[in-house]
Amino acid sequence: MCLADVPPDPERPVSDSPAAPLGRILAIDDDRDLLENFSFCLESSGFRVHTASTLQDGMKLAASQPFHVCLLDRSIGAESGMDALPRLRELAPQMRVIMVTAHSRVDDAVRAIAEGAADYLVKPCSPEQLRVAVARQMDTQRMLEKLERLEREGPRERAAPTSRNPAMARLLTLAEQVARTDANILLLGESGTGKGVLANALHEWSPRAAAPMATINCPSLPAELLESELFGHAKGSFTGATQSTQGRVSNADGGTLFLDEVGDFPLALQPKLLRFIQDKEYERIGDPVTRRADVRIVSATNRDLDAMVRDNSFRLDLLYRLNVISLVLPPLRERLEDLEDLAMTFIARYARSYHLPAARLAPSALARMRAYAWPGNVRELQNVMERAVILCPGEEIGADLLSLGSAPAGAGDPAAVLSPGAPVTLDELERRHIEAVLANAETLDAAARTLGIDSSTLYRKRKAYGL
Ligand SMILES: Nc1ncnc2c1ncn2[C@@H]1O[C@H](COP(=O)(O)OP(=O)(O)OP(=O)(O)O)[C@@H](O)[C@H]1O
Repeated sequence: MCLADVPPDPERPVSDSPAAPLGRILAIDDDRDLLENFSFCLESSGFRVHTASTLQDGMKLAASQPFHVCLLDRSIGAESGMDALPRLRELAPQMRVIMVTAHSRVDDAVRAIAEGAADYLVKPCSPEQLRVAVARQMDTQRMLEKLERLEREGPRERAAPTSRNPAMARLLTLAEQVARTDANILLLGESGTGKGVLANALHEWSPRAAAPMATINCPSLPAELLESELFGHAKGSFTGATQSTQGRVSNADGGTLFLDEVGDFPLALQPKLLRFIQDKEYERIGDPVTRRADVRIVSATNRDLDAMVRDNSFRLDLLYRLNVISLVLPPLRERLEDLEDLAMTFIARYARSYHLPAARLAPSALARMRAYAWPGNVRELQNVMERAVILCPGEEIGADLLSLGSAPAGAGDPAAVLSPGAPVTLDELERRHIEAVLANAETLDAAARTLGIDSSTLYRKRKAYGL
């Protein structure tokens, strides 16, 4: 049976209904019956299909919404789909175009591929041929997105977190349960407790796992760049905008957007984020076209958002939208049952990456670790283990190799470490100075001002030093 013979189903649910479709498809063809049949066939396989019966409408849709795959008729009325291909590719470079034609001419196929089509489908085609062609492009599309994401974000913790601590284990069970819904989730907890790791796990556990996850570290970007990073910009919309960009919300369509350190999200930009969360609509900078993207928002912060609402630096309506479910990660000192497993994970990881033997932890080292408060939480443990692996001369990591808390070996008085000429590296001096300023400052902004650096630089340095 070919697609033209498939009867449209009057009981079929209206398109646009599934929350997280397998992929978004745009079909452009002047044959309305064929469009109906394409939609029926693909929507019953879990795709969301938008159709256009003129080239102009198709272009408008491609410019305003992200699609994974486009089925483009070779001739649409008097217009040529083939001639429109380069413009369509320019409008939506990430979209994979399958050229559909009634003529099985090899030279047409060659031209379509040369113009940037990803594949070629000859009408009449069977539902199976259509599904296979679309599924193949979806696979390629996902793989490219994944590669791009890995390149952009670098390596990150991928294993799902587990815990021997009853409170943390309960939290992970709850997280797995809410991951299956589309509710926005706010992760709270001290710095380094694993909010980023849990955000990744929430995405992986969700029905959106096949789609991308995009991460924005809110304080790492100046306010002006944050808007462009989130929503994209048009070419020429500001100095230096030599290319148009589609922004992370579009990259994450169908998936998850992780707003890390959301407490640092600029107040001036909060209404735009709120509107996007409520209506799923946004505009790129310098481009009036209203676009849509379907993302689930996970955000994280170690700041007291209620206090920020009280002093008017965070919007209450935005907090309500982000905080449909909140999960509070306990500090490491309250889940010491996990200390040994985490330490062994890090030892194995760094032994692998430095090509060193994976040493055991001496009982004395473990006892010392259990007696320590871990103010930097899992991140601090990770840094301590990395150093211990590098310095370990034998098969066992002793307590002497643990650089816990204050001064490095040989330097007793913290003030001495900070004084010019002390026998420490510049990095160590900087780390300790930032640590001391942070301990005395009321806010991160105040600390940044004291240090004479901007908050995004302070954010990067805190991450790098595990503070
Ligand atoms: N369960 C875990 N297993 C392995 N590594 C972990 C785990 N939890 C946290 N880590 C590691 O600890 C470090 C800190 O974790 P993460 O960045 O997720 O914390 P965070 O709470 O988001 O910190 P911040 O608030 O500073 O952004 C990361 O390098 C992460 O890989």
